[in-house]
Amino acid sequence: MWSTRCVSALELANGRNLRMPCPSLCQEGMHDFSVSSMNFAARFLQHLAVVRERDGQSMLDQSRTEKEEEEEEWKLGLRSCVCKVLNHTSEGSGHDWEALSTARKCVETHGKVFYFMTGKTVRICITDPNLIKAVLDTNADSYSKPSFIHVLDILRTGIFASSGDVWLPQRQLFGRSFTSKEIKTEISLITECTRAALKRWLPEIDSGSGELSVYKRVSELTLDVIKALAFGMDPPGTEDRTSSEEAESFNRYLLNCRGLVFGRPAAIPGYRYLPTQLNKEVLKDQTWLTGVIEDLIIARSSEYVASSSEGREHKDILDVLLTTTEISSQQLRDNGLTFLLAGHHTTASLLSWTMYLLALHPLWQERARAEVEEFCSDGIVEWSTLSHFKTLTMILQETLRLFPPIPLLGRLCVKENTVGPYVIPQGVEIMIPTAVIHRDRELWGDDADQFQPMRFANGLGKACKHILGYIPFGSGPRTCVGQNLALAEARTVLAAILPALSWSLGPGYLHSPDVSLTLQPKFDIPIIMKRLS
Ligand code: HEM
Repeated sequence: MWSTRCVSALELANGRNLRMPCPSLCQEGMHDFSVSSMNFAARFLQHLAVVRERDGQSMLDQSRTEKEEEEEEWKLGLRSCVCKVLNHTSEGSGHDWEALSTARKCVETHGKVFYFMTGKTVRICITDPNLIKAVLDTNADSYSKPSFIHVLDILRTGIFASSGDVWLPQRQLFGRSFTSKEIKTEISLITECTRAALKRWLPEIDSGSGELSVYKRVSELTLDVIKALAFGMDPPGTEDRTSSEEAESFNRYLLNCRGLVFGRPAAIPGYRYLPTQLNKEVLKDQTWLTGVIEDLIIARSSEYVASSSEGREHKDILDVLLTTTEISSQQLRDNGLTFLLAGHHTTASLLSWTMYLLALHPLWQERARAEVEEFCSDGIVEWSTLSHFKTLTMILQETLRLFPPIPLLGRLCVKENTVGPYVIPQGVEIMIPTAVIHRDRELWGDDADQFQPMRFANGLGKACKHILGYIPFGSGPRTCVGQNLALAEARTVLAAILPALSWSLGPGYLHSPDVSLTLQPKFDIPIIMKRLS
């Protein structure tokens, strides 16, 4: 069993040595772990092995002592920062959830910088905004994406999961997509997809209790939107098939991959290559989703043969992918899946949690509806209308704070560098728990856990004490390329829904935010909808 106790006093002394209390069973106090010659993690593990052998404990077969039991508890606690979910009702929870509470407890107990281990990987958790700036921004060249992202095989060489020289040309290629000019032309497509979705939802709303599983329905909608915007597909009509199969497959795939990274299989070397049920399911979804993107690519390629792409008025992501010579065919496919996934899963999370919060806060729901009706009385949302939606924008910003769709950012240190007082050795992973930082009372005040959209009334700068205390879209060179689209889409979708429906939380709701790549409601969000028009 590997030791995984958190240690608060992470001291990196004299530039080259990592000095800290030994988290193993040895009671010898502080140790120096030289990082000059060897990978830090390997060195660290070597030390653990020596200590255990000396104490007569084989690394493979140990009878667990009370202390080890305690350490195992910690391990579970730390895993839960990432993936464990205990269900409890929303009553009295103040929007908090178990995994978040555990992560916050770690920070309270061990400080804003502490380390832990998952299997052989040493991970340093950082919640100090000044240090976050160094990792994500100032020293960005010294970091790549973390090892766990590579379990998402379908994204492997694409812009989200790649690093360094593979990533840079892709960033230059896609950095020009989703500018205001481009999004302007896309608002009507988003409205069209939302209206079709509303029509599909109505029979469900009209029957029985009027309950709708919001996360499921919104995920289908955001997939329809990204397929229309980035891949040129027609918005689905009322009777058409929806994107539910793709949405379910993506969801299952991400949850299964999470199991491979943070679940028990993570501790078994070579687990990925065993013919287990989990691996088979991952492979099945991977193959099926790859088929989806390949069909889209083939359909567009045949359009190119029929007519030149030059004549196309608006170049979408698929055009960019197919007309560039700078990327390989695997990158073409991986980026197709990256945009399909990143373009819908995150926005579905944002919209679902926004609808949840508006269900809990009917006065804010009313204010948002009144604003939409004031600036959009004819029901037509345009790019110019969006800037009038001040209340809606504050509500979305507050939702992104309380329920950041990507609640954990990770980096792998590829070059030793200095972050504040610490020297970070190569090979160590950095974890930045956005959800914890967004609720830090030192940064946000005593009401950090409360839904208070007014905190954003005077802009982001005034809402938080540190600009890096609010990072729903990340920061630095790897910041989200789709953030303008995401915010425009969320406002447009809500502007179409608010005048048509009012809603409250269904009685069966279980508060269960669950982290895969994104933060999603494990048991969906049952919402009771009432028609307004
Ligand atoms: C509410 C919605 C969204 C949120 C909260 C969000 C959040 C993020 C975050 C935090 C990152 C940085 C990850 C890191 O630093 O490790 C990121 C990157 C990225 N996002 Fe988003 N995102 C959203 C919507 C979108 C949309 C709509 C698209 C595309 C249509 C998109 C495409 C991407 C891509 C391609 C990257 C990788 C950029 C790079 O590494 O250079 N995202 N997103």
